[in-house]
Amino acid sequence: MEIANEDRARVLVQALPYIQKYAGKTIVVKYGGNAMIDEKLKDAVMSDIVLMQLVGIHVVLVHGGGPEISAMLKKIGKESRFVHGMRVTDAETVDIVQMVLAGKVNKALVQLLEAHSGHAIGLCGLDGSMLRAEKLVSADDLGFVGQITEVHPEIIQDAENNGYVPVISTVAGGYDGEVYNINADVAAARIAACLHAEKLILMTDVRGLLRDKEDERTIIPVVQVSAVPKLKKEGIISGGMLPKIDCCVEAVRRGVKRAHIIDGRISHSILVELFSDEGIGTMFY
Ligand SMILES: Nc1ncnc2c1ncn2[C@@H]1O[C@H](COP(=O)(O)OP(=O)(O)O)[C@@H](O)[C@H]1O
Ligand SMILES: CC(=O)N[C@@H](CCC(=O)OP(=O)(O)O)C(=O)O
Repeated sequence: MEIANEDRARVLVQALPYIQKYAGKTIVVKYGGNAMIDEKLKDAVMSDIVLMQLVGIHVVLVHGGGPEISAMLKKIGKESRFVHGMRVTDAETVDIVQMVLAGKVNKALVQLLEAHSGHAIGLCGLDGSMLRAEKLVSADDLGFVGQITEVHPEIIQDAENNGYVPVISTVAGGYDGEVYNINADVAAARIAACLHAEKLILMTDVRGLLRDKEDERTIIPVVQVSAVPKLKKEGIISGGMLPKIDCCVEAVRRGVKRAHIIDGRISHSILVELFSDEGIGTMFY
């Protein structure tokens, strides 16, 4: 399809006030879901991140990798089990989690960002003691699943001050010398709060928060965090969406200006959210 010159110009003109608004601000992106598996979508996300960096945004990329961990566990004959969206993590599993997230997925993302002419550095929660955790206590014993107790952002800021996009995988160090597995949405929310981020963007595989989860047309575009308990009571938020919403609420309550759940299946969804009047997905304030 041929794009008229005036349409090209309109998109750029529309982006200008947003570029001015976000330059110098911190935006934390949690990258996961389909956007991490599909090669075309992956390329689109990487170029979005590079563009954000180029226009002066302090972008921090926190990544997931649940499907890759499950695939590796399957290779060694281990089935994955989740309780309320958290992987039950025994000693062997936490080794695999660290290998897959901090070794394979993290380095592949850094390589891709560099290939897109960005500057990226791979970090995990152990580097510079960025994430400290203790065992998450819950009704079911989840093993080495951690609850973040401290975030030390200095290593993230050092990376940024030296011109690198920090790419972060979510394993954390315990006070007992163990490594803990942290859900990536949860870690992204805590990192965003600690950095006083302008925005937290969680990418997922649905359009956003839906009034009817079977019907993508029923998207709720804006949610005030104080309205979330009512939405939960009404049963509108359930399943995998529950921890995601809790992360958005926690981030906003801890001072992040806006949290967004956006559709990672849509190419360049980050750019549409940031730089257009339309926005995309569900915004929490
Ligand atoms: N109100 C809702 N709106 C959207 N999705 C919902 C809602 N309630 C439950 N869900 C479920 O939450 C899922 C998203 O969570 P999850 O699969 O854990 O995401 P991710 O793998 O990206 O972390 C959706 O696929 C959907 O099945
Ligand atoms: C405790 C816990 O469940 N940790 C996650 C960490 C990775 C993650 O969160 O990846 P996604 O964002 O792709 O789901 C896991 O082991 O799968």
